[in-house]
Amino acid sequence: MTALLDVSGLHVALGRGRARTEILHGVDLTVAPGEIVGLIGETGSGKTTLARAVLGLVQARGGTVSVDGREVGGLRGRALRAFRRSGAVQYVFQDPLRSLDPDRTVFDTLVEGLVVRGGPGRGGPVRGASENAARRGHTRAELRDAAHRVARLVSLPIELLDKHPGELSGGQRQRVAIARAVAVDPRLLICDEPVSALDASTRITVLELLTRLRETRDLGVLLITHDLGSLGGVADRVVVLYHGQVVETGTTEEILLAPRHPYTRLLVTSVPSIRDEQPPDPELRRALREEVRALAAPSL
Ligand SMILES: Nc1ncnc2c1ncn2[C@@H]1O[C@H](COP(=O)(O)OP(=O)(O)OP(=O)(O)O)[C@@H](O)[C@H]1O
Repeated sequence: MTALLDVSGLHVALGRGRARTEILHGVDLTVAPGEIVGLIGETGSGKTTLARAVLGLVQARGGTVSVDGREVGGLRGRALRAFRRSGAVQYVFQDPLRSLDPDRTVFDTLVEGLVVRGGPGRGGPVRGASENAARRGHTRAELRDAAHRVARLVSLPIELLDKHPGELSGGQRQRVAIARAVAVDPRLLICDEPVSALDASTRITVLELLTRLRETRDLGVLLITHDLGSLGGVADRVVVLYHGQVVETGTTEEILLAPRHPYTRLLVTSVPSIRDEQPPDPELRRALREEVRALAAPSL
């Protein structure tokens, strides 16, 4: 299957002058349409930097990033803005409270992508964000229909459309963030720790929502997490990033049941659902930690 996201030999360096450091050392990664790929790695391993490179927010020093067959790594200026405005790649943050505008209603948040992109509407009496939308060719009725459609898609009660983010629960806010992202009909969704701030049952419903969206919309999803356990039953494949390098990749089953790299093996010993009733063997964990510690950071 043709990759929707194709990252090949990606090198990214950040910082200025002598403090400039290479963060990603030749990363390869693909996501196919309708596929959920888990990207796992410890803090500082470069997961967010990779996501930012896909969005064109940081420049690559080498390698390529293409979305839907189009090279985006080299886009600049107007071409980059047009790519961002197209909404082909959407980003869902860990903390929806920080990514949602506290002064905007859920309704205005859900239609903001349509407002930015404009449309073929017929004009009509509108207010708030939708006034801008009318100027860009959407009627209020069109926006209301769009907001209702996308709210239904993420099982968000319609009564919540008039509320502000501060009046919602964490799970409801994350649904709003996902709904806002899918409202512009993206091809690829990058979710950066989307459930780490949520309780266990809300986590499951948000992860089920992602699974449903990829099935109904053929959406590709890159799911960034520290928590290997949350990928079981959700991700088709897992890519393990360690010190800016992909050290292991495989189906989720392969990674959970037969991890090869010491860092992946250490992660697997921390997943409660796949170990038996016994607590993890402390000797095994200590040995794996030593092995991981002994791995020098990759040479630059
Ligand atoms: N603007 C920047 N300038 C210099 N170094 C940076 C910059 N942004 C990030 N880094 C460094 O790049 C490395 C990777 O950061 P990144 O945020 O990609 O990691 P991460 O895997 O997403 O971590 P976490 O799981 O904690 O979010 C870190 O060592 C970080 O300090």
